[in-house]
Amino acid sequence: MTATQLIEKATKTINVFIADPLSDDGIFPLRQETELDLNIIVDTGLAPEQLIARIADVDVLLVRSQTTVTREVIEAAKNLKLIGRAGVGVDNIDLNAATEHGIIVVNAPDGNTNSAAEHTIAMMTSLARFIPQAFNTLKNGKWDRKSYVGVELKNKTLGVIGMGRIGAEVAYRAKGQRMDVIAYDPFLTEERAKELGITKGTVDEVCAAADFVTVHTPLLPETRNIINKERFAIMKDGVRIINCARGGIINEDDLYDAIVEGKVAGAALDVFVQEPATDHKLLTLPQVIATPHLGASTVEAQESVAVDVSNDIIKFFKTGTVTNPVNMPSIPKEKLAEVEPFFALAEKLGKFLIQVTEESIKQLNISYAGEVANFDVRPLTANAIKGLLSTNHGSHVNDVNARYLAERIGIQINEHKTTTAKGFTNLITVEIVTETETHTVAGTLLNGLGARIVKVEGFVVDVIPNGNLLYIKNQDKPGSIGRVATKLAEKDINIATMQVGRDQIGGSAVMMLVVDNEVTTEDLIFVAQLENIDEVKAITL
Ligand SMILES: NC(=O)C1=CN([C@@H]2O[C@H](COP(=O)(O)OP(=O)(O)OC[C@H]3O[C@@H](n4cnc5c(N)ncnc54)[C@H](O)[C@@H]3O)[C@@H](O)[C@H]2O)C=CC1
Ligand SMILES: O=C(O)CCC(=O)C(=O)O
Repeated sequence: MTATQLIEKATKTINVFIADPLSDDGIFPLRQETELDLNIIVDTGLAPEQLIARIADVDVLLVRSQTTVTREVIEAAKNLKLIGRAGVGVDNIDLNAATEHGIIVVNAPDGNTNSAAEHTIAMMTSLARFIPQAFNTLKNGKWDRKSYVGVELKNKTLGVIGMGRIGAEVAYRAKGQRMDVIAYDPFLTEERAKELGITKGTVDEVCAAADFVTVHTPLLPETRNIINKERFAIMKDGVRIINCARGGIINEDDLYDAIVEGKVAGAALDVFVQEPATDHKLLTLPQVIATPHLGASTVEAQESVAVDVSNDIIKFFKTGTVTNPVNMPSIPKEKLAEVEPFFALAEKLGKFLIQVTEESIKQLNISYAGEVANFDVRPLTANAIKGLLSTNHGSHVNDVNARYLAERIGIQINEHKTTTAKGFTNLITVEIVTETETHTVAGTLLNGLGARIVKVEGFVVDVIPNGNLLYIKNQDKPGSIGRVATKLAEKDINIATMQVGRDQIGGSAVMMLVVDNEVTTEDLIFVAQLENIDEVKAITL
């Protein structure tokens, strides 16, 4: 986002639409914000078509898990810049559609971890001791002690699929119940497992070893139905299942069958494929206990997640960055600060290159040399792409969708890092490859002097990347420079600075002129017709 775009965002009224019930205390940061002109609209429980009808001038949409933010909603939201999810799972948001439209999605990944872990443990304990069933019987006036003989947790094995924030908290608490824990997570290392005092296994090993299986992954194509009839088959007879993550991670039909067949002793479910799930066949089974997606429903969690997204909304409109992005690289503030000074340079290099070719680009190669190579350069690549796509996409291309848009139009992006910068402290070289051409431009940040273009097509130059440039390829013959200068003077075009470079005496050469006026196509044709001139391009940076 450019400074102008930020100022524009900050000075106009920002419509924040809250579509699901959020903690009042949690959205306090939004209500007390004075620098931004925030117009907070709360309208919950809308049907999809009602939301679509309300969303045209909304800048920020805030949801929990009830509202489904579909592609249709996103496409109707012509002003939408940010979707805030007061919670963890973003499976109710069409992330692809948001990314395509350059809409940033933020969530609140930490705020409800504790509540979800506590709920999981409560569900596991209730399942082991038939607490809901016994309570129901008692409420109905029956003192039944025989039907509800449970099992202890102590010395049982808890199998955890997904050892992220919640999975790890559940494992920690299960250890407190003196359970053994075996877990699978693609990112679980032996060291981390050791640190948590648990065993690391494959999904099958976890399923085979566990007396209780709990899932704590997001709902992704890879995790959908990860617990299915094949996995039930390798579990112990009498295993108990807990799902406080997302409906669909456990195949509901297979779970139903496994309970009816007696393989699974019981299940505790907080989540369902289709919610609300008031009329679900699993709820007809006495071995199933359930809550209506209450994992995060505590005063503390609701306040915490709403505060986190509220703060990210404010941060976004003040600084253009966020703390918890879902659809763009998440880079800590101090890491972002390292590369921020290079943003404009990277964007200008991309902008330069798009103006030297008329062909469609197949490949974008970006090389980072010197100190910059030590940094997280993903935002720089995004800025170079923003520059490259700026002529076609204008302000619609941003950090969120830059890479996506480039890849969608078939541009392959390659990043390369090297510590040697050939005489410069930092050097960013951007190359574009088309069917028949390759063009390169390189730039650096000079200490105290700002950005410079230092190489064009391999020729050494020293140009401030600002304003109107004329990029001329010519043959290194006497009189070429003079003729160009005279021709521009005839057209009343004033030359501010001029740089020349050549590969060898009498060989190929380039001229880079910074001119005070915009250069028209007619002016270009004029210059191109001069003797020994091979190519002329006007570039605006
Ligand atoms: N019931 C409720 O109210 C709540 C439900 N949730 C659900 O719990 C999920 C987990 O939340 P967090 O622990 O905070 O997220 P997290 O992102 O910290 O952890 C998720 C873990 O799942 C792992 N994972 C991803 N693919 C996997 C696979 N194929 N197999 C095994 N592990 C895999 C990841 O590596 C990561 O460690 C959320 O995505 C959300 O859907 C979260 C909060 C409340
Ligand atoms: O209470 C909610 O908003 C649901 C929480 C949840 O499922 C999540 O954070 O992923």
